[in-house]
Amino acid sequence: MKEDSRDSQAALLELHELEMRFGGITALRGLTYEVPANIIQAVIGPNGAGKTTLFHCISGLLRPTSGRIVFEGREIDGMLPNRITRRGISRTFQHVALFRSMTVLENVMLGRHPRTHRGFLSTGLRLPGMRSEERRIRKDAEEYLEFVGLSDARGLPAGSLPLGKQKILEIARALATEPSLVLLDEPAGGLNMKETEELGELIRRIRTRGVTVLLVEHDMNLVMEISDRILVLHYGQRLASGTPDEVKDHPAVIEAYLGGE
Ligand SMILES: Nc1ncnc2c1ncn2[C@@H]1O[C@H](COP(=O)(O)OP(=O)(O)OP(=O)(O)O)[C@@H](O)[C@H]1O
Repeated sequence: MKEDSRDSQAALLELHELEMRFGGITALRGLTYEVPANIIQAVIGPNGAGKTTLFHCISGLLRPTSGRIVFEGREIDGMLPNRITRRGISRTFQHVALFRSMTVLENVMLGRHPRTHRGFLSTGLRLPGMRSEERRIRKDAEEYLEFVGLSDARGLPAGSLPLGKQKILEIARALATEPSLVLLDEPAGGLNMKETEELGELIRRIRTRGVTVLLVEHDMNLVMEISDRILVLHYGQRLASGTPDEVKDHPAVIEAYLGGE
């Protein structure tokens, strides 16, 4: 399989002194970090370390209190989520957020055109040129379903799928926006061992396609197995970072996970 040819060392995402405060709680504390293109970058840390807050800031759901987020050389902090998606960042959520009564295929088609196509799928409204546009979107969506291995379920209501497959569907929908960075928030949560293994394979194939993956995950076996780099957060700060081997033997990480808990 072809490896992407982009310079794997160029920073795709830069966090500069990122700070997020909720009243008296500081969820991110002056976080500075760079994510190179074309890697699987995990973000781990004990509960409340700031991982989801970081994802919310990067995806535009939260405006950081201070600091900067630079993506492909441009500042994106404070941009609305839709604009950030158009710039090339998409995400999944800790708790799946699908249109449960719509089909699997329709959910991915919405990812392809998040703003415009919910209306015409549900009302049947057709404007000139829409039929060929819809055909193109449908074809693209089918390719994404094939990529994630959900083609057989394309006509089923999304809500009828088992949780593991709903999580994969969310990933397909995120990929359908053609991101260069995808944020996966606890994709293995609630999955059994076999589903987790398949998820790991899928995440690797996503990277092979040239999409950088930012992964928040509590399943340490999965994180250690597939990540190129790991950032460890603790109280909103960088505690350690490096390869899985570097991080797992880091005394501060061991202390954070086992010592003070
Ligand atoms: N909307 C909010 N209002 C107030 N405090 C918040 C809010 N969101 C997060 N926090 C606080 O910010 C801190 C970081 O929370 P966050 O959810 O980002 O941690 P996390 O590392 O994702 O935790 P977990 O692993 O449990 O999901 C916590 O102390 C949390 O209580």
